[in-house]
Amino acid sequence: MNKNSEQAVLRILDASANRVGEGLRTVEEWARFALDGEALSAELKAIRHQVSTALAVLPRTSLLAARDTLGDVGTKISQDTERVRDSASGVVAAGISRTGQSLRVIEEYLKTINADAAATIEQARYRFYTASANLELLIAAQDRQSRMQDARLYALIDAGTNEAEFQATVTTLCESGVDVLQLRDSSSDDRTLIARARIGTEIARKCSVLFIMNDRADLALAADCDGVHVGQEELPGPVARKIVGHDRIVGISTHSIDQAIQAVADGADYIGCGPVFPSRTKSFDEFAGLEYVREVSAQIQIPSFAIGGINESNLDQVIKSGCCRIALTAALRDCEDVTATATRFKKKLMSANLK
Ligand SMILES: Cc1ncc(COP(=O)(O)OP(=O)(O)O)c(N)n1
Ligand SMILES: Cc1nc(C(=O)O)sc1CCOP(=O)(O)O
Ligand SMILES: [Mg+2]
Repeated sequence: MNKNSEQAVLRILDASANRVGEGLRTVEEWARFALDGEALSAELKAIRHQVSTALAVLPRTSLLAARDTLGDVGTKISQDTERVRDSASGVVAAGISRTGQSLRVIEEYLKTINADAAATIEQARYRFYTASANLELLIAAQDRQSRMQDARLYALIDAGTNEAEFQATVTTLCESGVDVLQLRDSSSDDRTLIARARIGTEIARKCSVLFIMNDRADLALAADCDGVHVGQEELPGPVARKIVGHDRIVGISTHSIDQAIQAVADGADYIGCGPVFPSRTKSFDEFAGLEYVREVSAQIQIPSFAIGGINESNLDQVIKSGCCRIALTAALRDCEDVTATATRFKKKLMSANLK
């Protein structure tokens, strides 16, 4: 290699080493301070040290001598996308991307100087891919949990008569302030259910609405839904959890305070509490009623959704019983104007001074 090329390689390595350090730190700080991810931040720190050790084969003085920040034409090139980050997870995503790219750049140019050091960087790069994937999964899991915590309005929908109708239903509900959607349909075949679950999840995700699959943990996982809802006669909570994992949500139906306490012990992320009133969607012989809603509001800490025959005329009674989260089918399915109705429900639930 001639002198000019050698200088250029050192300049690239110097700039990329700085970028990797900055990128790894950006990602590591989020793992440490936002996620309290002890193992993950330790792994990111270890990767940072592995990279520094590999780069120690380059004399620091020659890297510094090659540095010419003022003469770097790249410092004046800044994309609009680099100037604005719409969220902290956008910062992390940018840090992940910058780190991966810079590790690859170092690996390639280092091959011209020291093949062993380049091989160490390659190992660090693969290690980083695994760590950053785990980090992104942890971020997604925490985001689901916090959205479930903030959720007020939960709508149960069926698969519709065709895909276009289902898409339109999901889109309207997502745009009307519904926080969680559940695909609940016992008459459709598995192929229809999985196709609808995939479409529903995709639309809901774009609107930051959670999409839950009723009864079927296998389909929830296969369709990448946010979670699954199981009843007292279906998969036990821990089994549903085993299938969908800790990154997704598990909801459990409860009809008594003992069942609610058990659901919490079984690791439910939220519970359904009902039936509160007679329902047009499902028939019941017994009703847990408002008394049960009161018990849950007083004793259960995880998000609890009152369900069963709730409509605009009886919503106040639910709120007065201490509950600001409801799950509905008929009140949104059979109304004249879904957007107006959902908006009214949501407004009332949000203005209830309850947690
Ligand atoms: C939010 C929510 N709560 C309760 C139920 C009812 O579940 P389950 O008792 O399993 O009855 P089916 O829905 O399976 O008929 C629910 N689906 N969602
Ligand atoms: C599916 C379901 N489960 C209930 C329970 O109490 O566990 S009540 C119910 C029906 C919910 O629909 P609607 O709002 O039309 O009554
Ligand atoms: Mg069920």
